[in-house]
Amino acid sequence: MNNHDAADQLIGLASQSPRRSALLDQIGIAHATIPIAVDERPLPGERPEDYVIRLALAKAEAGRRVRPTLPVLGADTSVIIDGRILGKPADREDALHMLALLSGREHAVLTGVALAGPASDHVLSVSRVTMDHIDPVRAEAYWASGEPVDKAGAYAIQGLGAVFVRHLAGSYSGVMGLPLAETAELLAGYGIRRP
Ligand SMILES: Cc1cn([C@H]2C[C@H](O)[C@@H](COP(=O)(O)OP(=O)(O)OP(=O)(O)O)O2)c(=O)[nH]c1=O
Repeated sequence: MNNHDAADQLIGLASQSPRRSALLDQIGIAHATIPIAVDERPLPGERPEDYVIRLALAKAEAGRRVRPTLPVLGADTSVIIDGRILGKPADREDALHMLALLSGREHAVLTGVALAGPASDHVLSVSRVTMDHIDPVRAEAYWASGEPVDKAGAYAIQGLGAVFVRHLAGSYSGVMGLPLAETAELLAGYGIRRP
């Protein structure tokens, strides 16, 4: 496969998440965002690592159908605790319940990343985050900030939610939605290198 300078090879990013686009910008990958929507319900008994990869592939392939000439990236981030998959909260109640579950404990954040092109490939990033105790009054105030609404597990490590994070082992960018070392590796496999 030829090597391309990332600056002159455009890729598609099948995502509505402004964070994923900003993270790709951070490593100098020129991209066109492709808004797609996929069914994010887990299959019965589906393992979390299979779930995030399946969704990442579904997003990348949906994007590739819209822009068939571009290699297209898709990703999915989920918070895992007690074997349960926490996606974005459905409402306030759900968010408060998620924050109570995460309070004072360690959880995993899984991000699957997929690249759909003439051939498809994928990677998995696994991080461990330990949260401080989050009392219900703080959780309520955090919900009122508006930040939890579109974040897996109802918090954002890159935002106000950082005050709850005592320890991270893994990929900060992965917790934010796009693990950059793994994504760069995936793109390099496709001949797209930067820097
Ligand atoms: C845990 C955590 C998640 N998140 C975000 C990353 C993802 O955008 C979101 C999880 O939802 P996803 O379904 O992975 O992504 P999305 O719906 O935002 O975007 P799209 O499917 O269109 O690509 O949670 C943070 O921004 N910070 C965090 O600390």
